[in-house]
Amino acid sequence: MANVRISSLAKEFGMSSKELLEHLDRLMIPAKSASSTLSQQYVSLVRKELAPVLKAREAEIEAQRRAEEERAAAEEAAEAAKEEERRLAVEARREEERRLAASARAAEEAARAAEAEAARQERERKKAEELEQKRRAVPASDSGSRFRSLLDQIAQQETVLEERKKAEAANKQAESQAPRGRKGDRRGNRGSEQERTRTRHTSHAPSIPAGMDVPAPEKAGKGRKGRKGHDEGDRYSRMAREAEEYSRERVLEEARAAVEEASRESTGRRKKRKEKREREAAEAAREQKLEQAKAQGISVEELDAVRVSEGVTVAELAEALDVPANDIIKRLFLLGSPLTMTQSMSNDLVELVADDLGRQIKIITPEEENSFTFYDDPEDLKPRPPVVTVMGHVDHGKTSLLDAIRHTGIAAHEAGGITQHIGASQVEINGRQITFVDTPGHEAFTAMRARGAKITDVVVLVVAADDGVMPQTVEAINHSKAAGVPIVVAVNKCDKPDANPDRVRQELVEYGVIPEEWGGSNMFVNVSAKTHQGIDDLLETILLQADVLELKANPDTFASGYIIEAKLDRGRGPVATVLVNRGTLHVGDALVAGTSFGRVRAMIDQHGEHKTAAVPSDAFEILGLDSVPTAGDEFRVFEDDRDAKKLADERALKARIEEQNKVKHVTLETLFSEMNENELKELNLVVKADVQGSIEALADSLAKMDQSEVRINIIHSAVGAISETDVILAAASNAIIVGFGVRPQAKARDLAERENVQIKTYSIIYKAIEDIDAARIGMLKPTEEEVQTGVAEVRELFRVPKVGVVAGCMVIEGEISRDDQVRVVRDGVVVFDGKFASMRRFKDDVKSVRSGYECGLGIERFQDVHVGDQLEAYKVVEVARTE
Ligand SMILES: Nc1nc2c(ncn2[C@@H]2O[C@H](COP(=O)(O)OP(=O)(O)OP(=O)(O)O)[C@@H](O)[C@H]2O)c(=O)[nH]1
Repeated sequence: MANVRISSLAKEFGMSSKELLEHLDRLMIPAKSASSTLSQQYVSLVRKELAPVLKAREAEIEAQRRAEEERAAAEEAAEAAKEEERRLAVEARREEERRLAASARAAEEAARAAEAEAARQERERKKAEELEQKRRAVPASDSGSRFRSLLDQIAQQETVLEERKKAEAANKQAESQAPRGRKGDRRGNRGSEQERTRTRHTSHAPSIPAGMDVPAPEKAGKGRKGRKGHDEGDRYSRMAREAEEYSRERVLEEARAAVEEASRESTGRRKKRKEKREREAAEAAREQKLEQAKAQGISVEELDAVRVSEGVTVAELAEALDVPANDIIKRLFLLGSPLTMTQSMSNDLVELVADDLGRQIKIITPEEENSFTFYDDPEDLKPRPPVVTVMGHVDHGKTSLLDAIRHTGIAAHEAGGITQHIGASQVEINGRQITFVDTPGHEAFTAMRARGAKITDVVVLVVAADDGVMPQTVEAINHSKAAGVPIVVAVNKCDKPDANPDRVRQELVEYGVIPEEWGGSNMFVNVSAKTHQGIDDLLETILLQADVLELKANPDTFASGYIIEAKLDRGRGPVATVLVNRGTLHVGDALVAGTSFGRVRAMIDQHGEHKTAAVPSDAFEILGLDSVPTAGDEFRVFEDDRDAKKLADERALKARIEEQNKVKHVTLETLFSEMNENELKELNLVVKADVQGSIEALADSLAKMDQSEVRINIIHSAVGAISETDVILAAASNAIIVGFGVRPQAKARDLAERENVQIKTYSIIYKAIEDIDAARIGMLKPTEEEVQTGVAEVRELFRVPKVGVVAGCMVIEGEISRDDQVRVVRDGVVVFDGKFASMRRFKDDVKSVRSGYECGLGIERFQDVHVGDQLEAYKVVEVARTE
């Protein structure tokens, strides 16, 4: 049987070649490198010896998976319980509303009936009055008394007619509703003869019941003449009474029938009521879902979708969708991407397969996975102060404005208090609070936003009145608009003689930032951070803007929010500034932020005062975490600290596994082994240079190189700094980025680190060619590597006699040391590479300066420093080859 290569065996075991080599060393099996081979005997021995290790690894992954499942189940159960509680509350509220509405309706009906009764009585009273008047108008003679009696008769007739009309109506109703048999019963034994007689007599008034023997009105007149000795008036009133009684009976009968009918229907009604309740519950659930979806900024369908993590394996997807894994494998095969159970799937493939199965799927990014979703009943929400970020072009006065604002706040708050930098500051104006996120500039804002942190309610856009709209002003506008955050414009430096606030307004209109006074929606305030003119006005405007937003949060729950700054303090351990956006944070609370966990040991505000509780929109420093979280991480308090610890551990484990599983792109150092192991036949390069000539020179030299074993492709080349797009391209095509006289932008560097893309920068073509050639033939000895230690930004220049130019700098990244080498970078292009001549803080020489501190830096044999230049400090260190 053939020998097996170490790298192949390592792959089979799911470990790196290096790890396997270590095991072999332990087992005293001879093997030099990843490309060495082992005989079958050795392979069998290794399999046997490593069996426990492999098993343990499998068990670890299985345990992690189970823990994940348990956690999900527990969360689901808690969520379901909460949902049930909410549903019951909604139902109870609705029931109460219905009850109130019913009693209101009943009261209204009673009022209407009372009104109708009053109107009827009024009508009768008037009629009686009229009659009385007529009676009085007739002279008291014989003929007069005859008239009066006639009038009485007419009145009686009118009453009878009215009663008969009523009876008729009742009769008709009764006939159409009451069962025939009952009609007969009621009439008793009077017999059909009487009925026939009545029918004959009252052909035009059929409703008068039998036994009443009522003639038609005209006949009544004749009858009265014909039947002497009868008191006609009495007869009519008796008839009327009887008619009334009769109609009352009818109504009662109807009511009884209705009750009977109702009791027969009651079972059906109960069923209907149940159905109605179910309908209402479904409706309430839908409403709640809608609210939840709205709160998360997604559609209801997305809320219902099956959720899977990015990079899900075939087996995991099958489980999540509850379909046989074979079904997915088959579909993948048909899609031209055959994968095995344990291989992870790209987002596109996951979506395609889910679509194919007719299922909605939501792929959860790592950021989303680490974020929590909460739902608050609108009734629990209470107003909270606004959280504000200050943005604007460099030097337009962001820092000065924040200082001026802080000064105002302190003056009003506690005179003489010294503010410390905790990443945020709270000021009070007219008894109301505003929280400012201290880190000025859009970088912090966008970095947080990229991590999904939604911390800012209002952006204060600082524009210098003497400078107008500049590139970073536009960027700030675009970022604010993308985040949907309203902009309040602070037109700064209005104290300057050449200040032109109106021009700023006009220029901003072009970018859709239109002053309210011109019919737009943005509030503008003219200020001077120097003289403090307009600062109060600005704060009041921010509060006005906040009022429009109606900012609310639920303070009566466990706290959650975001980390806005974090550092490791030598004396105090990990220190994080948290911004609470929901609930109340207390000293002693157990919380998780990213992969950090801890109990809040102390809470300190910007004045160094210890606090015991932080409510929504408060920003305090907290101590007690076990590690330093990342700015932008979401934090959450847990009722049980074991849950918090468990979640933090799970996240840490997951992060470690992800780190291990990260795709490693080719580097010049690994090129040779990759060529051997993976039959890599091409080396892709992205080339960026300060001048076109460098690119051409490199292309020429590469073309002359022996490419029989490996083809070298320049897949993209351009003049300019190394950008994020270059890194994305390199990551996608497994390329190395080569830069001549140019440096990567900060974001590009971060991305390259995350994506494991190698960036090699050179100042001479010859060195690059040498490296590539050496890598190609496997000779590259990466004994030296550059490590960036820090970056300082030049803010001011001083000319010091005999010393030369000293750059007044702010260290914006890392920590720079006096012994470091330094590169002067202007707009992404390296203009000088050399050493520091001096490093001072105030009047003292110092050995190093950390991020966030100012210093004066001199550069050996270089005087042409400009304001805005970046000084990149670096060390050259020896690095051992990994393969
Ligand atoms: N006359 C005048 N100068 C101001 C005013 N506000 C700021 N400045 C000056 O403008 C310069 C830049 O101010 P900063 O507050 O550092 O500006 P920034 O926007 O924070 O600058 P970066 O942090 O570099 O982006 C400083 O020299 C300030 O003294 C103002 O209202 N009037």
